[in-house]
Amino acid sequence: MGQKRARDPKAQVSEANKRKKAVKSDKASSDDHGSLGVEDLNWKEVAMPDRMDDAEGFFGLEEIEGVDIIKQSDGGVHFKAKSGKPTKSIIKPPSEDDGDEWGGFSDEDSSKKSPTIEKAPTTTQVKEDKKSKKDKKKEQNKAMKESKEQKPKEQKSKESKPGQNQNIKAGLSFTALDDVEEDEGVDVSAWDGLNLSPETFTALSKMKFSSPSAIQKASIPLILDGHDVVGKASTGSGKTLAFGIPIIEHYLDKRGKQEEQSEQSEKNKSPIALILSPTRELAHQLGKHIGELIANSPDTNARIALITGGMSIQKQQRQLATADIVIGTPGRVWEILSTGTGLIRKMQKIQFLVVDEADRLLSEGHFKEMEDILNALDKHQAGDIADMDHEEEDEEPSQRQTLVFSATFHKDLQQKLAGKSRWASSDMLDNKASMEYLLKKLNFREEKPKFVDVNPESQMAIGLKEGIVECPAMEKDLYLYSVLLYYPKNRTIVFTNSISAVRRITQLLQALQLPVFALHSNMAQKARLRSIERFSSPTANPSSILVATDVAARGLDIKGINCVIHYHVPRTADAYVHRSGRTARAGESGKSILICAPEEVVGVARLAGKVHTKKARKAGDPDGPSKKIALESLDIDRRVVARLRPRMALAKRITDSTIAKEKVNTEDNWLRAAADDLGVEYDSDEFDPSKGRGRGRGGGRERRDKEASEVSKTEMAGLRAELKQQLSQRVNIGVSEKYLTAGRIDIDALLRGEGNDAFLGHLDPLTF
Ligand SMILES: Nc1ncnc2c1ncn2[C@@H]1O[C@H](COP(=O)(O)OP(=O)(O)OP(=O)(O)O)[C@@H](O)[C@H]1O
Repeated sequence: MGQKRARDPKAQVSEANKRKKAVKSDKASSDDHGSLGVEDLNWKEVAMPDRMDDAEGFFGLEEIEGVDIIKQSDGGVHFKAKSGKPTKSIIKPPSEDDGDEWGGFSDEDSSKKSPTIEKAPTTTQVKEDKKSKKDKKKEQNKAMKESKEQKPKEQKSKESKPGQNQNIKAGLSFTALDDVEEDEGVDVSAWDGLNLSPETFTALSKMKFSSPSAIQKASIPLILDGHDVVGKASTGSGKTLAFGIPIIEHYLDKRGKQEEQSEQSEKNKSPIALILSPTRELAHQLGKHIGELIANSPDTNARIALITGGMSIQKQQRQLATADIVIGTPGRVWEILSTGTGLIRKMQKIQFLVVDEADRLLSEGHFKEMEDILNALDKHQAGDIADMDHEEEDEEPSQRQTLVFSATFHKDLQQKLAGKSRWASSDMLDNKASMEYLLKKLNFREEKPKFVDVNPESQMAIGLKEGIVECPAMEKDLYLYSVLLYYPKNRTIVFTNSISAVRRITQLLQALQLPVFALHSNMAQKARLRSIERFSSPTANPSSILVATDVAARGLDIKGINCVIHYHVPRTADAYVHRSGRTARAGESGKSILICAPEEVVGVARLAGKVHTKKARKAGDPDGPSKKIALESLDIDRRVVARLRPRMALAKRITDSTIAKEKVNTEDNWLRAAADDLGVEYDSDEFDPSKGRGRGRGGGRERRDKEASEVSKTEMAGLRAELKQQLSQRVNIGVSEKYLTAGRIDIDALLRGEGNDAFLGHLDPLTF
């Protein structure tokens, strides 16, 4: 007969905690006498009786066999194995929270869980284990799908608890259930009806995406149904997952089928998707975003290969060989595909071709590489360099789906993609015809792709406010600095139209002790990524500033950007939309501010008119011509500008001088090297471009550069010291000592660091 004890699940946690100390001392003595404490034993649950009348307060009993009871002098009891040596069926296996939970493991379980006594499995066992795991998973998935389909909505909402994923709770995927409890996922029932897998539900829950965005809701079912899709939705509205989720769904589906047949060897593996992006940063971000979906999706190991310039080609080739999803910029993708290692052949099997930021990829700059890639994807075309010798093999024509996404499409492109305008015959030489030619090359599987436009009314994000600051052309730096000080603790991107402006403004703001990073296409790739990482890190200074060219205008998704400043007026309306779209993402709010000189006003008005055309028409006469909506004019307090002028003058002198010195040094080095090559003596005065010139174009600038470069070290040190001193003080905007003593200033609030701590005195915020 086994020894028995009472078990009360309700009280077990506190009871177990109380017992922990006693058990510890039991354990110490058991070592000495070969006896065991109550907690050391592997108690087994006794089956519940059908009737509980005689249970008298016990919720259940546990028993143990093969032990003798040893009574202690203090009235307590110990146990001892009958056989003398405790067997593993008697000893409780170690558990992670030993003492808090009554395990009740069987012998078999305990042998599996304890690594010390685990037996090496035989080959047959491994195979069987794998098989049963697969079967179990298949059953789980099937059951979950069925349950999802059958479960009525009311029942789901009844069962839901805040902070829990109803779909997952309702289903039978135990892995998913565990994950949700650990990660406190959100309720994702709003995704019902999109026919997603349990894995994706789990991932969405963990990523806390409680409902699909409009573009996701509209596109995902179409893509899952096998259609080509052209998707248009405002910046930051979740386009990445609109195509990312169906790709992962396809991966899961394909993996299921492969498991049923035979394991596909890594070597023969071919990617399911090629995602093309216009910039390296965007490609990396797409990889990160889809990577997060994969990482949060249980048992999903889809591999992503990032194929962008500036990184090792060899590494990328290796990654590509085993990739499920390839994400890259057209230049590097083509460079690798054309290396002749059979990659084109693999790529021809992709199920999805995604053209992200399509209006950019299908226009100037990327034409040649896009053409090469598209040619290569379709069999027996020029560019199929590596696979010419396989041409005789007859393969199925490509069945890939083409997915084209952007926030902006030129009217012409949009109409053509939507199939509303006929494709022109190909005259490939002019730009417009090139675009049409490329569109043909996209080779949609359907005659008319499904066109999804979820924001026909406005291109701008809903939470975006747009303002304009007018200032003299020569004072843009001063006004930029003022706007930045108006919005402390705002993560801001400042866009310029040139690389040299990025360099200069970055140095200028650095001199003014602001936390600033630069981003432009002439930077080494690692430096580019480092700038973005530092700027976007959650631990970064909340006032961080990124000064960038339009290389950062598209797609970059950085959390918490509150403000976008256009230092230069963007060259196109689309650029304005994309730049401004770096803020007010995923339903958040944000500001876009144009700094505009008087001579730029006409261009800005035209730009605003283009961007807001539909809104303007709707607001006024729906059939009439579009009225141009002026952006809200922001009044910067003139006192602020006046007070900041001296420090800006100092910062400018320091910056100009540093840049001029760098330039002179670079030119000097170049000329010295050239002189060496020619075998002539180098005399810097003789080569000085400013000597004997100065009247023609650029002469004035050269003279200024020269003067700036001649600021001595001592002068520079003096300028820096003066600037430092000025920056150490708050900018006083009209507070006199009289006010301070007369109680007009809330000193306590000041000391608490409330309000805008760059200024001393009251500052009306720029409300718009
Ligand atoms: N269903 C969702 N619920 C909440 N947030 C989401 C959802 N889907 C995506 N997001 C988040 O929204 C942000 C913007 O997504 P994404 O980068 O895909 O936008 P986009 O439409 O491609 O923007 P852009 O046009 O600027 O490239 C991301 O941070 C993403 O994590």
